[in-house]
Amino acid sequence: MLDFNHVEIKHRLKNVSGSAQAGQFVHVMGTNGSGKSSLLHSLAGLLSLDKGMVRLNRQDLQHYSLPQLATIRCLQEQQQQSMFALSVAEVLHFFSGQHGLPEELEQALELKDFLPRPLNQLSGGEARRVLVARALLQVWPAIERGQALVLLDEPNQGLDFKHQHLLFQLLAQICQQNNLVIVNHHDLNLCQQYANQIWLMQKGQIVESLRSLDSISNQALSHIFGCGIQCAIDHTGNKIFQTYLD
Ligand SMILES: Nc1ncnc2c1ncn2[C@@H]1O[C@H](COP(=O)(O)OP(=O)(O)OP(=O)(O)O)[C@@H](O)[C@H]1O
Repeated sequence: MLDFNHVEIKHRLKNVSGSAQAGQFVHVMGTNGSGKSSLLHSLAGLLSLDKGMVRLNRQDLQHYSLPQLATIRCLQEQQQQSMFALSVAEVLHFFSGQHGLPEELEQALELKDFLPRPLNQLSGGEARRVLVARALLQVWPAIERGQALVLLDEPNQGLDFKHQHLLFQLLAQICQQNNLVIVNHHDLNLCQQYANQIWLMQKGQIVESLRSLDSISNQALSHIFGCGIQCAIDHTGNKIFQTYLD
């Protein structure tokens, strides 16, 4: 569904190649400045590349018009601020049209209480939930058809534990409907629980592409993240990660 070859952007991405298929839930992880946001923006077709190519459904992203792309791929950016005192209902209505808020979105993001309130008066986590909803609504018809590319840059930033799980469960369900979801974040335990493809980034490159964190040693992870990493095994046999300074 998505492939990218030899992507280069000066000071940001170095000869990055990879691919992902419909139905995958890809988690991109790495230290600050390792290139995660740059990669997501490139995959969204929103950054001009110095070299290389990104293809969606075997077609170069550059050959899509922006309106065409907007119906099948969305990007929730890390920093999105509204200069206008629009209510949450107004912001979401712009993207949902007459369809309203799908039940699955409401169940995961619990937005109804915020609808009358101005977006710029919500707490950080509340606003993040609205921005994730806004991104998903943009491509909701494509999600229902199983043809969407969903790119989310730290969608769990500021969310409480319950809403992080509700959101990642929703995204996993969207993947099961044959969509491709790619998220950046900084939580090894969420990655272990929900990812079925993982790209680990370091200094502008994907240095590991894995199906699960089970297939990489703590030592290799520690090297990539520049931090001590150890894990325990819970009662179901899953790894639980702990980080510490060496
Ligand atoms: N607009 C820009 N122009 C030039 N360099 C940039 C720009 N935006 C980011 N960079 C640089 O590109 C590199 C990768 O940044 P990027 O935002 O992709 O990292 P990241 O992995 O998403 O980091 P974080 O975890 O902090 O969000 C960094 O060195 C950053 O300083």
